[in-house]
Amino acid sequence: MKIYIAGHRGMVGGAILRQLEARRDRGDDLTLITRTHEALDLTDQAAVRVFFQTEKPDQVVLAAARVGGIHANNHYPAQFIYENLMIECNVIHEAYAAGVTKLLQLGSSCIYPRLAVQPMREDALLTGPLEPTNEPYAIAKIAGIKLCESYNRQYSTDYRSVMPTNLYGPGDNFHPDNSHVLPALLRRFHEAVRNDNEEVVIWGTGAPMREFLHVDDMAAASLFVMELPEDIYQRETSPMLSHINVGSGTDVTIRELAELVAGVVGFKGQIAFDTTKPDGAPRKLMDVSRLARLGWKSSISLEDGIRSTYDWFLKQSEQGLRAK
Ligand SMILES: NC(=O)C1=CN([C@@H]2O[C@H](COP(=O)(O)OP(=O)(O)OC[C@H]3O[C@@H](n4cnc5c(N)ncnc54)[C@H](OP(=O)(O)O)[C@@H]3O)[C@@H](O)[C@H]2O)C=CC1
Ligand SMILES: C[C@H]1O[C@H](OP(=O)(O)OP(=O)(O)OC[C@H]2O[C@@H](n3cnc4c(=O)[nH]c(N)nc43)[C@H](O)[C@@H]2O)[C@@H](O)[C@@H](O)C1=O
Repeated sequence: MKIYIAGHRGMVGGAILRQLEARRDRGDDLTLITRTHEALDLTDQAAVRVFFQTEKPDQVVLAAARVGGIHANNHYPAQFIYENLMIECNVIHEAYAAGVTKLLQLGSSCIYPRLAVQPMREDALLTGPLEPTNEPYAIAKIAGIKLCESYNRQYSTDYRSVMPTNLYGPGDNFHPDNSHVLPALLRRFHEAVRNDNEEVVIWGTGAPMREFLHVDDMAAASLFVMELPEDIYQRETSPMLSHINVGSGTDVTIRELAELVAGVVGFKGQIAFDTTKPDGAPRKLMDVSRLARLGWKSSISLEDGIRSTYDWFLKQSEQGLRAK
């Protein structure tokens, strides 16, 4: 079985690759294909066509995307919508043209309306206005779901979509401005302790709620969904509502998250809130009962996950491999 993992150097792609390599090393008949962004720009249709016609993988995991937190989404909307649409169109179409039988693509919890009933069920999709801070990215992700569904309907492909909640873990992006909240706070509290600062400023009011899932859980859920027999997958989905939410099923306020991260890092100072920064969606807890009925639940708790991610971050810093 030849599997192409697009985005293998990213946080999720890396976790999926590690789990597939472990299976291969245990004797599974797996050939794993990867390409760096530099070697294959997935927004380049001609290059993607040549790649698929040459490699002809059996299956594809699409974990490559332009990804970022609320600040990045709010400041680079053209790149978020253009690059993600192009990546999805090129990979999904060229996979079909090369005869790829099965594909799994990763969407996002931000596809749901800003004020969707919580927890958000898969059928809340397209029932209301999106969160403005990430609407371009959300539109691209919704298009990804509809691309898979349309190719399945017209060409009888088996292309599946999972919708991750906010993810974190080794390989995350820790950029001070463009990262997501959890890695951003890990880095900020770490630097505050190292510099003996007495205050750490958090963006927004601290009132929004977020659900978090460790990337190793996400990778396991991705492979679980990908390997479901088609009749089982179709039992819980329908041709035009085919995506599956993936989350931990619990959420915390940003203030509670900050207090949790401060505790793990050992920060004893004050936490302040910069309300000139956007809060984004007030809450986006996903209903994960569809995936639970199929037989998968998360296993890494938020506190354990933050601790292990911080350990990884410290090792990277000690080796001078500043986490990106
Ligand atoms: N992180 C999160 O909280 C969440 C992530 N997701 C989704 O999960 C998936 C993976 O996200 P995550 O691992 O966090 O993101 P990362 O940014 O860590 O990884 C994305 C990968 O895609 C690659 N990439 C980006 N653009 C291109 C391109 N044009 N051509 C080739 N490769 C490209 C990047 O390479 P390089 O860095 O070299 O440019 C990187 O390796 C994405 O679809 C994302 O939307 C969904 C919900 C939450
Ligand atoms: C996964 C999801 O991620 C994005 O949505 P988001 O969850 O709103 O993104 P976020 O993690 O950046 O913020 C979560 C909350 O946290 C607050 N917050 C506090 N202090 C920091 C801070 O220092 N950095 C960041 N980034 N946020 C902070 C921030 O103000 C907000 O209230 C989508 O763009 C899209 O990419 C997507 O799909």
